[in-house]
Amino acid sequence: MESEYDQKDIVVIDNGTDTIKQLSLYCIYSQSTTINADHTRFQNDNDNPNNKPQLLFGQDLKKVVKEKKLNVQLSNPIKDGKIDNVESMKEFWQYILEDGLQISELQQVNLLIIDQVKNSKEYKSKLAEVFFDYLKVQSVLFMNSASLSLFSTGLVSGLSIELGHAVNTIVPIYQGFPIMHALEFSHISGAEITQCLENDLRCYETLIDKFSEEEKQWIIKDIKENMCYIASDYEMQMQSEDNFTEEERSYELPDEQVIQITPQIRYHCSEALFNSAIINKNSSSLPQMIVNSIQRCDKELRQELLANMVLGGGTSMFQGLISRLQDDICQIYPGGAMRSEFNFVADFQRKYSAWIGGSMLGSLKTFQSLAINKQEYEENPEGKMSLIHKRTF
Ligand SMILES: Nc1ncnc2c1ncn2[C@@H]1O[C@H](COP(=O)(O)OP(=O)(O)OP(=O)(O)O)[C@@H](O)[C@H]1O
Repeated sequence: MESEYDQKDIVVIDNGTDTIKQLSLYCIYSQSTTINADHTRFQNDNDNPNNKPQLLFGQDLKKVVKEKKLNVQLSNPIKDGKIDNVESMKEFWQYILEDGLQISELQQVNLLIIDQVKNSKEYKSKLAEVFFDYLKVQSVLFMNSASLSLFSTGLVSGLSIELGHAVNTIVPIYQGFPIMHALEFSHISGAEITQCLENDLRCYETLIDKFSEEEKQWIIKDIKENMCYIASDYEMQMQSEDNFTEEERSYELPDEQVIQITPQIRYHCSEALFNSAIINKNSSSLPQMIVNSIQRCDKELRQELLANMVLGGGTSMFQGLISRLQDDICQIYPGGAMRSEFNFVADFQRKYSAWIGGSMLGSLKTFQSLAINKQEYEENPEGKMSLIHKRTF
């Protein structure tokens, strides 16, 4: 039984707001790829007799955008980590499996779907319908991203701190299971930081605005990801002289014009994680959310959580994040806390932590016992919802 299962295709898909990560573990051609979620567009083709919108993804979409030959309209089916347009998403998954991963027999596919910890069972059962009834895959396992992020580092208990594009999620995990009453959640994440940087770069608008909206967004994200840091002392560093070298402070635009990234630009946008007033929002700071989450757990568990705080997601890649979190948590932790009591686990591949954890789980025999297979899903039409309730993690 176990060896038979090893022959089949297991595909791990992490549906992120910014990036969709997909990995085929046992396909003949083993592949892993990421696709920008916002690269999903409807095409109104005048040569199409019915003028029926057609969906384009990935390379096909890039080609159309590059050639600028068609009337294309941006559509992102994932909002705030949740699919809100199942119709376009189901064709997207089909594209991922058939075109991206080159799988011809979808009936052979076993899916591991990485999901936000707070998405409802009703939502998951809507997705299950698409996987079983439309794509007709063999089995599906829904697994929450927080537990998988932790699992990617070899831990099953600890505090999962996932900082993504649209959402930040902080949740304690005990023996693989999220402690839901201690969940902390915020939308001050990668997208808000990019937006803030875009405003900060207004001083260069004549140089940047000549690019298309697509290129502009790429440039701003590139500056954010490569030149913006988290300040250790924000007030002081915002006032400080620019001690960066000419090379460190210069950013070359695609047309070879150069703009200067001053300390005021470099440190400002990422400070939103620590002070939401920077972007005119009213939300708890990231260190406060971490402390709140730990404090909502049993006293006996708190020490273990503090010693195993696992960072994951793209926004956790900011330079300076860990030492700033350590400083701020020391200051606000009730009753005081020593820096040595905290330990952050920050793998260099943490941008893909949930996806890596999913791939690890998919490689284990355990996957088979946890996944819902098509036969049991179809056996009892009345009990589909309760099956999903029992078997999502
Ligand atoms: N080196 C970096 N420094 C700062 N931010 C980064 C870095 N690399 C990626 N990011 C940001 O991380 C975000 C994408 O992260 P991730 O892929 O974890 O999000 P997602 O899974 O698509 O979204 P979500 O989990 O919110 O639905 C983007 O905003 C991206 O700009």
